[in-house]
Amino acid sequence: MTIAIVWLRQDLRLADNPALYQACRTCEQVIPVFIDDPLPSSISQLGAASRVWLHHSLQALDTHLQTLGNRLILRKGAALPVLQQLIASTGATHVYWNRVYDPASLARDKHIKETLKQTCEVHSFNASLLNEPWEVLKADGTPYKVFTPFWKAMLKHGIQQLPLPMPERMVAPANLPDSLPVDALGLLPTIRWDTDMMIHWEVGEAAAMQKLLAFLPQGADYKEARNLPAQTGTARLSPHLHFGEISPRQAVYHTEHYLQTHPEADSGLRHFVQEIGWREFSYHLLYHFPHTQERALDARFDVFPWADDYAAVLSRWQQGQTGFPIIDAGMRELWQTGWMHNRVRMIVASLLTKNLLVPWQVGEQWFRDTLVDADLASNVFGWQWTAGCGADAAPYFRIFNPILQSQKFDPEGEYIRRWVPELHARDNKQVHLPRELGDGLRDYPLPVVDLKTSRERALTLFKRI
Ligand SMILES: Cc1cc2nc3c(=O)[nH]c(=O)nc-3n(C[C@H](O)[C@H](O)[C@H](O)COP(=O)(O)OP(=O)(O)OC[C@H]3O[C@@H](n4cnc5c(N)ncnc54)[C@H](O)[C@@H]3O)c2cc1C
Repeated sequence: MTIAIVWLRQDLRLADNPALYQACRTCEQVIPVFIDDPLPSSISQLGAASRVWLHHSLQALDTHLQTLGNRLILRKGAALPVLQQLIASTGATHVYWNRVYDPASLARDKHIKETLKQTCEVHSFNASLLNEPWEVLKADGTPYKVFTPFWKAMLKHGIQQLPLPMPERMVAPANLPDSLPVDALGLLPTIRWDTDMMIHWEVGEAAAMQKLLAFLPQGADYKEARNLPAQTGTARLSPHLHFGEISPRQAVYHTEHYLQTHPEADSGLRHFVQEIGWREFSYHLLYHFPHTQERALDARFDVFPWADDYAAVLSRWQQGQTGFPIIDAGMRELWQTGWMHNRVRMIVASLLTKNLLVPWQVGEQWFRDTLVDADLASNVFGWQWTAGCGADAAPYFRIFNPILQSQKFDPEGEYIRRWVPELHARDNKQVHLPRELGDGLRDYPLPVVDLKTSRERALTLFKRI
């Protein structure tokens, strides 16, 4: 009798899941397992919003598995002893998993593979990237640090593959091992702020695919619409991609399929695929430069004189009380929905790191705790890019002006009014502007910083490094 354990992590789906697919093809019985492993400094250290997402995603996966006569086994603890215990109690002959790429998990998984190989067959696969981070390198064998040549090389290497179907059979052993109830993982907060946040989301594999298919018909406008935070101009797939409810391979495949009958959407949807390329790039960078998880890629920033007395301004930024309408709209959107529009992510990150000189790691940590799509590779990359200390980074003199950005990308103030109701009555010109002393608008704060002087101070400091 061959029995496979499929160890699921960031691949919470049944379709296009190579580990699950191969397990079902090779073995007579299959046991899908998720382990809540508190591995330090790894992607397992989820922030509060992501933990909520994970709770619902595990539930959705279990329901899906039950319709196929199987179920998800949940365990808590260090992965190796949990897997060893499961192998011993079930007589499993094979263990399958899809790779995750943060440095701590990679090291753990290497050790687990070497250990388990002594007693059973172990196989790992790529399920969350278009190409492995080590597959696309420069001609001299070194990793890319600039996106455009990286993406050209990716396209040359090939990004289109046929996604795998859902396994046809997934026979569970007669005596499935015990599972913890999902509540026992303690992923939901004790004070239930999550219910309001989750009104904005449908979680799980079916919802992810529906969202992709609903987005494609509006893809022709993506290039312009993706910059307008008041519109639903992007796919909002990031949490689904992060937890592997859908794979980038599926996203690219369905996009290409759609383009065959809708060539007019070519330019918009190629741009969308390229954005998925930025996700690949961030994984490429984290894999080849693992220290960037904590330190800037540009070593000169190790000695940058960041502010150290920033608690008060940080708190105003976190609460969406900076007095800059577009920033406050973004920070409140984040708090209420667990997501923020990409354009606004760049604007709020620029204010924090450049005008307020708060270290990028502090902003990255806040995003990690509050985003449902918090992703170590993409988050670190986004913060270092905006702070000017990462790969292909925004040059030091690019300091986003939140008023000009707001006027350009939210011209009617629709996004601002949605999230900052106290500015509702302002006209389309005034809605972008900070409150001025004596203007009578008591329930909206004065600006947290003077844009002109803080910009000059940042430019002076950045020029010196
Ligand atoms: C400071 C900062 C922090 C960020 N933190 C994260 C994070 O923790 N997790 C995360 O998934 N993205 C992060 N991003 C990237 C980007 O903002 C989100 O991926 C995007 O807003 C998700 O919305 P969407 O799915 O509608 O994107 P779409 O525009 O529909 O793009 C499709 C997919 O492409 C990928 N993508 C798009 N833009 C980027 C990008 N700039 N970098 C990497 N991947 C991208 C995402 O997986 C996204 O779901 C960050 C950006 C910045 C500036």
